[in-house]
Amino acid sequence: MIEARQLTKRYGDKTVVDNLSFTVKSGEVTGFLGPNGAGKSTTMRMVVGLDSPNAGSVTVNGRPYARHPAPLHEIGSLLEAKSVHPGRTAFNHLMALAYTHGIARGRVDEVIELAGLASVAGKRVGAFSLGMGQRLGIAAALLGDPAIVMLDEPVNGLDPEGVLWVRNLLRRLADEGRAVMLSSHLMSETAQIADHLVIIGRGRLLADTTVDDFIRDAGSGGVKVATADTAGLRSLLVGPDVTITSSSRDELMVHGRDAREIGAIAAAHGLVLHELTPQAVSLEQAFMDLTRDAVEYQSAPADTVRKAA
Ligand SMILES: Nc1ncnc2c1ncn2[C@@H]1O[C@H](COP(=O)(O)OP(=O)(O)OP(=O)(O)O)[C@@H](O)[C@H]1O
Repeated sequence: MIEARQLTKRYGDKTVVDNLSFTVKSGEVTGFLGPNGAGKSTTMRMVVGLDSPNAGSVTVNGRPYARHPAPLHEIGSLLEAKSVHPGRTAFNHLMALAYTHGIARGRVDEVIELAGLASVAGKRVGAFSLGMGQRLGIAAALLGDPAIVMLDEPVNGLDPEGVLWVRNLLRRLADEGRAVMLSSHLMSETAQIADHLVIIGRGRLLADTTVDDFIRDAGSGGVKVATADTAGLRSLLVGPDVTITSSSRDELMVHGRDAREIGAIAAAHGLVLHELTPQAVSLEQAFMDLTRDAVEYQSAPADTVRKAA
């Protein structure tokens, strides 16, 4: 378990992690989300003692990281996949780490196999692609068979097969009872892996919730209805909590009534519908809405007109 309490980190006069509290529980995958520059990496660095907080505290299995005599058995982390000696082979890199904790060679072979690196274990790490580097970082994180696994942007640079591999691996680690934390700035990707979400912006906690609750709270994306008589249908559907917008002559986007209700009203009045489609919720949109005011590096909108969905 990781427990952060009122964690605060300042660089100069800038507060990059601001009074942040959260818990990463055993048996769950916790997605740590935030836009670029939100403070995710800084927080993770404080978890493993690479940065020290100006205020607050963070513990790993009940103690600060530095107080664990053999920390690789407590928490395995992937923070910067490229921070590996480029002249070393993958095998030697893992062996060097293993020596520090008296971990047997057999375990090194195991994590090489687990990470799908068997065919390149004798190659120098400097020649590795970003994806292979990520796999090596994950292998290193698992070396000590830790109860907690913490990965900073683990799917970065991985191809779709690699993304699926990470997703399945993290699920399995959580199902084995480990606490898994992964950071990302992609909501939809994280929603496919995580159970629990900790969302930050400008170093502050914006949401601490479950994926299921986040999806439910994101609300319905509305219902798209096509009919030749949009004016007639519109007048039948209006109501106090109903919003109706129109993107074309024969289409309506309805919020506040579900597809079943709309179909029943249309049928009762003999109106022919050509389409009646509930719109999928855009998790990415809900995430951007939540973090909009906390985005560090705001880009000019590509499309200034936001769609009603
Ligand atoms: N050593 C440092 N000195 C000064 N400022 C820093 C330092 N490390 C990070 N920062 C600043 O702290 C803020 C948070 O950075 P951090 O890397 O933790 O964010 P992040 O959420 O991991 O972002 P990303 O998704 O882009 O990796 C940024 O504004 C960054 O410029």
